[in-house]
Amino acid sequence: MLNHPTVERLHQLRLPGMARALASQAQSPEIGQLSFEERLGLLVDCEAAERESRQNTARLKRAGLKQAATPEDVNFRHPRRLDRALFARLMTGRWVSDHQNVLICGPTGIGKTYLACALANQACRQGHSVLYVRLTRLLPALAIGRGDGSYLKLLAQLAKTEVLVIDEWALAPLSDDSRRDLLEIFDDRHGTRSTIITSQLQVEHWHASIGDPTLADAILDRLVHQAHTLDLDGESLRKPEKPV
Ligand SMILES: Nc1ncnc2c1ncn2[C@@H]1O[C@H](COP(=O)(O)OP(=O)(O)OP(=O)(O)O)[C@@H](O)[C@H]1O
Repeated sequence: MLNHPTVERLHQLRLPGMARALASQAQSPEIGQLSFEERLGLLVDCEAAERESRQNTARLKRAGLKQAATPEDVNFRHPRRLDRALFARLMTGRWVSDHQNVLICGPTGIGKTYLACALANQACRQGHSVLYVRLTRLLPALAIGRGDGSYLKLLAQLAKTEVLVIDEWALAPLSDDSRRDLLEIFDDRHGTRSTIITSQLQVEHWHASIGDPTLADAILDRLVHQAHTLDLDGESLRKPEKPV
């Protein structure tokens, strides 16, 4: 690495991408063929790319995704009725800028969480804030929040998150408080934020699973009308245990 005063100065100014690019330019014999503007442009591009990558890493860490799933690794070979055209459209990120939702339904092990995490990963790359939660953990956290004073803070955190992933929807019956919490969450998000939901139940059964018809109407009205649905079916992707 070149020990040049300018390289050190760039590090002091917290411009490590430019510092690294300058050091590498200094070792490249062909660099003299480029104009000053071209060389400066390369340094700035390198700094911008490094910052973007650091910010993406931080966004991914804050998102707390359950699986390190990437769009590139999504399995299209396994027969599970995955709508490839819809998935490709979702990858553009338009659904996030249009504040729409994605509902992923299908039997256990079909890859719902993986697909949700791959979409969330893509949203992080596109610069959006993301948070992954399991409904079975979120609802108790809100119930505790009522007692310890963190309820409104938690609701505010959910409301400001651009893409909220709610895994394991409709896995257990809901209490009346939980139904009201869900209405709060979706009322905050409706028309301004996007949500990804995964569930073993198909969307047509969600109304009954919520329990209270009036609250179910209100919750689903805010959730399903602006939504893309990936309805999966097939064998589990979990590998069967080998007999010993
Ligand atoms: N594209 C993929 N590439 C590699 N592994 C995958 C892929 N999709 C799913 N898997 C793996 O298959 C298993 C089941 O996937 P996942 O947990 O996403 O299913 P699920 O439908 O959410 O299941 P459940 O309803 O039981 O939570 C996991 O171990 C996951 O890592």
